[in-house]
Amino acid sequence: MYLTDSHQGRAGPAGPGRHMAISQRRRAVDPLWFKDAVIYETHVKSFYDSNGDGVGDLRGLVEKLDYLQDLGITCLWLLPFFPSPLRDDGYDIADYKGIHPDYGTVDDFRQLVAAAHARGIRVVVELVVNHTSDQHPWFQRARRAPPGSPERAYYVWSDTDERYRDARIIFTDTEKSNWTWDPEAKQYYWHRFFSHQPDLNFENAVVLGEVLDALRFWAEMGVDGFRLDAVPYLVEQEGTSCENLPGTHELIRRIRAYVDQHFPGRMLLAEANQWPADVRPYFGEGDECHMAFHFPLMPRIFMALRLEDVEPIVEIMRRTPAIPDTCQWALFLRNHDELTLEMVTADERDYMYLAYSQDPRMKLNVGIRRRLAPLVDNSRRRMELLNSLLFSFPGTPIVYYGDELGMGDNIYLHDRNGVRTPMQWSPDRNAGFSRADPGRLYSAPISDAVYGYQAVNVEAQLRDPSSLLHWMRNTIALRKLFRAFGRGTMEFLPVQNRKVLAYVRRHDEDVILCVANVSRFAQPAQLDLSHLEGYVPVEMVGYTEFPRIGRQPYALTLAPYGYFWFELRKPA
Ligand SMILES: OC[C@H]1O[C@H](O[C@H]2O[C@H](CO)[C@@H](O)[C@H](O)[C@H]2O)[C@H](O)[C@@H](O)[C@@H]1O
Ligand SMILES: [Ca+2]
Repeated sequence: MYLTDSHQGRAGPAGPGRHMAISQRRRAVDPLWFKDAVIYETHVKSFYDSNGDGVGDLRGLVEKLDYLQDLGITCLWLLPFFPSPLRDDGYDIADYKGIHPDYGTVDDFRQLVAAAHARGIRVVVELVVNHTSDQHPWFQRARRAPPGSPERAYYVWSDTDERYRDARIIFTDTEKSNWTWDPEAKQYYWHRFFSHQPDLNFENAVVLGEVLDALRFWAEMGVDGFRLDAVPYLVEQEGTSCENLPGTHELIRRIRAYVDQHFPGRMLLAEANQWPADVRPYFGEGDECHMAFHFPLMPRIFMALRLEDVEPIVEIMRRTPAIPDTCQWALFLRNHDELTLEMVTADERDYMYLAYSQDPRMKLNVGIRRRLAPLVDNSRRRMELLNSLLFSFPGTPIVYYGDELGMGDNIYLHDRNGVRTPMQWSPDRNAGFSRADPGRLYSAPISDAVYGYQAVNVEAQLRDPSSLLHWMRNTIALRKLFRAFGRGTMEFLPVQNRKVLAYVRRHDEDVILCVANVSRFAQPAQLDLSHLEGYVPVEMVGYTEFPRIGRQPYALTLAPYGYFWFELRKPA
């Protein structure tokens, strides 16, 4: 698929150059930039190794920014790159204001931000403040300080492990309790994740001050946004689940007020793995987070695909409350964690395990640790279909690195490492990721017969005009031509055939009709489009005019796993 002159025409008389000038101007002034963004998630260590030590680094990322610009993404979300013992891949932070030496220096980071901005790419980083590493000097100080002292009060301590018993355990495969005994402190400390990740104590106002200080450090360096990791768990209260508490929302409002006052235009993204009704408060009245992940939608997309029934998708979208105009959902198919099944019912979870984790090694905690391509049996049509939903549903799409190529995973690696292997750049040694001796790599690249780097890599896909990479590039370009995708309303159309999903996206004058077939067989659909009578659907990929919409049901035939995006051209 190539964008035609007609597509370029949408960018205005001067073509794409003018479009870029407009988007760069918007970057400077539009505080809602995140609504039109296409986000790319990657780990610094996994992307490109510039100095041949086997670990990806910031300079390597700078070298590969042209690739990302060419892909069309407009925002980079980086997993934690701070000093850390790396027992949770960097989500165990030992210093909030530094760079892990394996990845480079603060100066390298500054250069990355500048180089990304020069290409119209924004940078979002992690704010992991529910917990620190137990190696953080704050914790080392706290465990030695006497109970009741200011140093001790950075964390949550108890003489018993009986408190907050209604809080669930999140890392069920590793942890038996949210309390761990510290022989040095002679008390238990509270942790919602691994026992080496003690939770910070937000009852202590000094802790919020430290968080704002860290935020300021990175914001002053020019970062455009922060992903608030594990945000529902900031505050504890006896007799509750210790999730989504009013005190947590109060803290987020204070963080937001600080951002609005000192760094307007920077974005806060809530990682709240919760039901839609419980995520809604994270937007507040437009005074908490700008964005929040839509966790429950993601497993339902996979469920609908396997059931060949769109109902799970429609049902969760109906249960999704409206959000303030200044806010936005963050949508994803896969990320660096397991495909979490926390936000499905027990029956749905059983079904998902049955459908998507034939090998018990694929399960982790409450989820399935697999990448997109293997989840859909490497089916190109299914990958395109799921991405078409990702790019056309209301929200901002996030692409997980390597999924634009259909990279595979390695279920024999520990924890979630199987979905965090090196980016596959070429069929050369180490997948073109690093010049190090293979044994020195932080992780071996995928090298199996189907997904191995010899077959799946950037170089090969750039040379092949029908590759998934080219398809992704064109689909991203298409999405960026229509603001309705990022900003529009969504209306589901009733379709008798439950294998077909039809919805209309509208924004100002833009009206888009999307139709998708989640079945492996061709499907007919009769759409009641009478309220759009007179419009002419123009299929976006080929810019092909379809018959004008009349009063009669509009008949379409969809190929197996096929989808259409139509621009509805106004009646003359
Ligand atoms: O910092 C601890 C973890 O925080 C995030 O975790 C989330 O991931 C879990 C699944 O791995 C999920 O079940 C939970 O609801 C989330 O908060 C982060 O994305 C993890 O990588 C990290 O280990
Ligand atoms: Ca390196």
